Amino acid sequence: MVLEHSFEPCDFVLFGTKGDLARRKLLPSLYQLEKADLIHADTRIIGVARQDISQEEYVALVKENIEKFSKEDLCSETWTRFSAKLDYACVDMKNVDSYKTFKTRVDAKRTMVCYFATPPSIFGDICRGLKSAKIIDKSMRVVLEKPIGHDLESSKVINDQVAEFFEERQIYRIDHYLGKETVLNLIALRFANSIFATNWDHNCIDHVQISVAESVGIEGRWGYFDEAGQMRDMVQNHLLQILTLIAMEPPATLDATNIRNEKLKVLKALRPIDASNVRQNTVRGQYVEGFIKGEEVPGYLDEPDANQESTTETFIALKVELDNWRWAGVPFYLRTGKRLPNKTSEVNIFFKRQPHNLFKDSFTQLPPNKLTIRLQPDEGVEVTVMNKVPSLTGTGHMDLQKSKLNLSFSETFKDERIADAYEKLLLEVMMGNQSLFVRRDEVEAAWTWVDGILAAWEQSNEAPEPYQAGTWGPVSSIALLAREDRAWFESRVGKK
Ligand SMILES: NC(=O)C1=CN([C@@H]2O[C@H](COP(=O)(O)OP(=O)(O)OC[C@H]3O[C@@H](n4cnc5c(N)ncnc54)[C@H](OP(=O)(O)O)[C@@H]3O)[C@@H](O)[C@H]2O)C=CC1
Ligand SMILES: O=C1O[C@H](COP(=O)(O)O)[C@@H](O)[C@H](O)[C@H]1O
Repeated sequence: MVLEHSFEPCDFVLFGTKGDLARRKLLPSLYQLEKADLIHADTRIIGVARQDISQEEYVALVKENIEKFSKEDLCSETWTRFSAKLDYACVDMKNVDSYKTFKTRVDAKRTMVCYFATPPSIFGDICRGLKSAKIIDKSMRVVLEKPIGHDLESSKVINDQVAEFFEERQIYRIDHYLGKETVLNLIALRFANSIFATNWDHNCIDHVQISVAESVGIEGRWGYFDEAGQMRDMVQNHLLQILTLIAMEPPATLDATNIRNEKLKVLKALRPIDASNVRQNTVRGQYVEGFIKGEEVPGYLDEPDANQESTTETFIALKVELDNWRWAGVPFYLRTGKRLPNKTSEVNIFFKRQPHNLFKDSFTQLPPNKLTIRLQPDEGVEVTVMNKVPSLTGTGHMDLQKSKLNLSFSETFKDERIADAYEKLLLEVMMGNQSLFVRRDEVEAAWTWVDGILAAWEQSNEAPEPYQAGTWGPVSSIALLAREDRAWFESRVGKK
């Protein structure tokens, strides 16, 4: 593996080390990086939480998490190296005095990377604490978790709080979808292949579908999720980031500024959805009890801690339009939900039909070519083409068949391990490369558009439509496309 950015030792400080995200994702990802020999021998990982536990207790806790959440068995050699890097500091993150003792745990001579795996409401407290203990310097980097705020206004408050202490070049806003191999491959697919580069606009593309389906419900996170809903939890960040990578113009180079500038232009071109067009362009759903892979699951309002009155959406379908030259008249249909039949994320790009059908004997209407980008699982790229069925007949009559050119990542890259998104992003932060992180103006442009929809929903005062768990959402989502003579492509229905 070639590492372009600096690979220097750092003090990696994990605020909220005992939380769900740190335990399930961040610590196992750091361990995997160690296994791949991608953490500098002198780097230290300092977990921070409120509980007063000993160093030994912390190391034992990390080991337990890695054993529980890593996909592979613990490797004793890796663990010996990794555990030697671990340290723990008990800090009451809201209390500035608490940071004085913390200062003695970090080494001022090394780059400090602070990961805020805490609720955003305490990002400002952490910054103030670090400042009061005189720990902040120009080389420091901070990583902020999503969601940044609840709307544009609150995102500005959070960003302002952090900006008081850190420059934008020091701030790494995580959207873990940007660390997914297949999401990154969108850049390679588009800009390294002339067949796509030259056919990627309103002249050739009829419409685009982005589906991010999950079979899980809200996994014991009712309190958080009910405040957020699927719009803030998934669309404002992950789906819009995927959309920007599909729709952006070629950046001049792959550096952070050029990529982010192009993504921002897409976000600014999103046609507003407001009270005047919200009914035509959006569908909201909430799951009721049903079956996922044959197993009965409760409805959203029957989940533990649920408030029976909740009108939070767990499903969204949207028709999105971009007001720019490339995409004029090309709808992007976005769909995401909890408790759908399976976990599948994919992008389907439907090309325009041929202008004239020479094969009426075989197909009254020639199906369009389709490019499917399977983001997860079974990562890969697939092109649907029309092919002649082999036979003795000449041009008098040709039987055609829809066929697939299929690139499966697991078959093509047999010897490569597909790293978890967080592994990639943590490595990028440690190397100081901001390309895969979201800039403040992107977050704000995304919120500006999302806020319009949220306000229109609030104004309409309509409850989300119920859908049975284990189905593809409310029927209105089918109608969203059907009224334009289109249909969702459900390629992987029933796949485990
Ligand atoms: N969990 C997930 O899958 C995802 C989470 N996120 C985001 O990551 C962040 C962390 O989420 P998650 O791990 O689920 O949250 P948890 O509630 O599980 O953990 C939060 C951590 O923050 C600390 N903390 C919370 N409140 C305070 C406080 N007032 N003072 C000091 N410490 C505090 C807790 O410390 P202590 O242990 O001492 O109580 C805990 O370690 C959130 O912003 C969330 O939105 C984003 C994507 C996915
Ligand atoms: O950020 C989030 O993402 C997960 C889905 O991530 P994935 O990598 O498993 O596709 C989602 O379940 C969660 O609600 C949301 O906060």
